[in-house]
Amino acid sequence: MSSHKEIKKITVPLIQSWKAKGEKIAMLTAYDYTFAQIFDQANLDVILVGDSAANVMAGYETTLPISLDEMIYHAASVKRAVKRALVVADLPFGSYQGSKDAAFESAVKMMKQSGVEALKLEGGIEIAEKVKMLVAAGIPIMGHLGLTPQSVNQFGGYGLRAKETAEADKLKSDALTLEKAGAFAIVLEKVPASLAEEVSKSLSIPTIGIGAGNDCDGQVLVMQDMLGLNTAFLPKFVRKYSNLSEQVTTAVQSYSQDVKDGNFPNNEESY
Ligand SMILES: Nc1nc(=O)c2c([nH]1)NC[C@@H]1CN(c3ccc(C(=O)N[C@@H](CCC(=O)O)C(=O)O)cc3)CN21
Ligand SMILES: CC(C)C(=O)C(=O)O
Ligand SMILES: [Mg+2]
Repeated sequence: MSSHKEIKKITVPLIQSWKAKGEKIAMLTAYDYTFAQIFDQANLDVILVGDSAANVMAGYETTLPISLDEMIYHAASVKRAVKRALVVADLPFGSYQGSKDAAFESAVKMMKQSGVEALKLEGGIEIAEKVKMLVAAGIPIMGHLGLTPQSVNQFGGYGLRAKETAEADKLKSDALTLEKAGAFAIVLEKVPASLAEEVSKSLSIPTIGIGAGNDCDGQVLVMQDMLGLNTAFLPKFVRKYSNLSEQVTTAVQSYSQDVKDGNFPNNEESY
């Protein structure tokens, strides 16, 4: 018996078992070793290496430009830090929408080179056969419906999705199709709370909401948004749990001032 504290690894079947018990799934994004280690030690359930890295790490306007290799770099960095949380990575735009073979190659490359435990793909019926194939290959797949940012050019913006009956009906059928294809969970992004509640009740797999109300089986936010690191992005679904941009500003200003005043380093900080 080890004298070290046992770590209960969060697995795909474990988080799936929580739905029946009403235990919610807490998910945040992370993109690097340092933050992933802190989140893991804070007992967060699931870390998503999101393609929002394109926005918050690389400064692109949309998620479209980030490459599979760039996503693998972020995912591998996160995975090296994590002992407990389930680590899921987004497959980026263009790496799976083409042929089944392309989707397989991208998914296997991400799994082999990053070590993450599951992948997230955007879309419904359009990708159902690929989801089936990847699940058959042993790769747990998380779905993503509603506001799917890789389709922003088709949507014409980041507005609320599925407010009309036709799109709501398609989303409900997409959710059931993904469940049938073997997806282990589905992210619902920026859709009416009543629709997310109905979908959540219709599925046996958990839903994870972002801007999708309080009746999903879990919630996800982008870390920069909830930590108050991102001053530009404040849609109403974000709750700010910290003000890190202000704290970082104060720290950097104090450091600069100390250097300019000759107050850093002092004798104890010197050899
Ligand atoms: N920092 C960050 N947070 C996110 O939640 C996020 C990303 N980046 N990048 C990838 C996607 C894009 N997402 C988005 C983007 C915009 C809105 C949004 O509500 N934008 C406007 C309203 C746009 C409109 O109504 O047309 C807003 O109110 O800020 C929501 C989710 C969610 N994801
Ligand atoms: C917002 C979440 C769900 C995401 O897909 C991302 O961060 O890329
Ligand atoms: Mg994403």
